[in-house]
Amino acid sequence: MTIERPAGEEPRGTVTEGLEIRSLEIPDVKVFRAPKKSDSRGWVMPSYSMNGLRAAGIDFVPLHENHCYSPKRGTMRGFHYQLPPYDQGKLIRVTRGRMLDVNVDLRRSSPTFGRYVMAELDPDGWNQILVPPGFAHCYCTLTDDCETIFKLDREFAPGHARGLAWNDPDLDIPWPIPADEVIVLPRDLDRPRFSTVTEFYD
Ligand SMILES: Cc1cn([C@H]2C[C@H](O)[C@@H](COP(=O)(O)OP(=O)(O)O[C@H]3O[C@H](C)C(=O)[C@H](O)[C@H]3O)O2)c(=O)[nH]c1=O
Repeated sequence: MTIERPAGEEPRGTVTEGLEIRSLEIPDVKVFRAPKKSDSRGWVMPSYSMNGLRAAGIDFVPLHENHCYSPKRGTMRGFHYQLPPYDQGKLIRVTRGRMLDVNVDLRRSSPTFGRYVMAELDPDGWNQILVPPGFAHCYCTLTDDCETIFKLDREFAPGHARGLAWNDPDLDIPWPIPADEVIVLPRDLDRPRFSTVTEFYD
């Protein structure tokens, strides 16, 4: 969906000018692409605007941001989620390399409880994925030298952090990297399967 606004209705350069928003199969998860404002020197991309997203009906106000670097293709980070009151909405984009981002719906009341959505993020597409609280998040890098930027609307709370097995056979996520080539911390190798998880949302 592109929001067209008459000239002058908004301050120049807000992210809603030319913002493209697409809902994934789980509609609460959005992928959007902010426009690049090009000129002879290069371009500027208004990558985040609270009011710009609000104008598009999305209320996401980050409290902090992480910049993550993974030197090797096949680096698996997740699945991770935080329990309330530190359940996090996440706005994720890639500034170098490419990765596959997967989110599993852990909201008991959701019609898509237990289902997942995937999106490939890379700088060429300049797409971002916006995941509301209630999901377990994981991504796998598809290239060497992958850098991701996460905006989060709740603080990091290790005591409330939980995990889910990235290779859960019931989820059967089609990761494009062979399991024996995946680079993953031992901590993320011992995560519970979805069928044995007891701590969900709502
Ligand atoms: C997330 C986070 C981490 N850290 C520190 C804690 C550790 O010393 C180090 C690595 O943390 P962690 O192992 O949690 O990072 P990942 O395995 O990449 O997990 C992260 O990426 C997956 C895909 C997620 O969805 C979470 O956002 C996040 O857990 O950074 C902080 O200081 N602040 C933070 O907000």
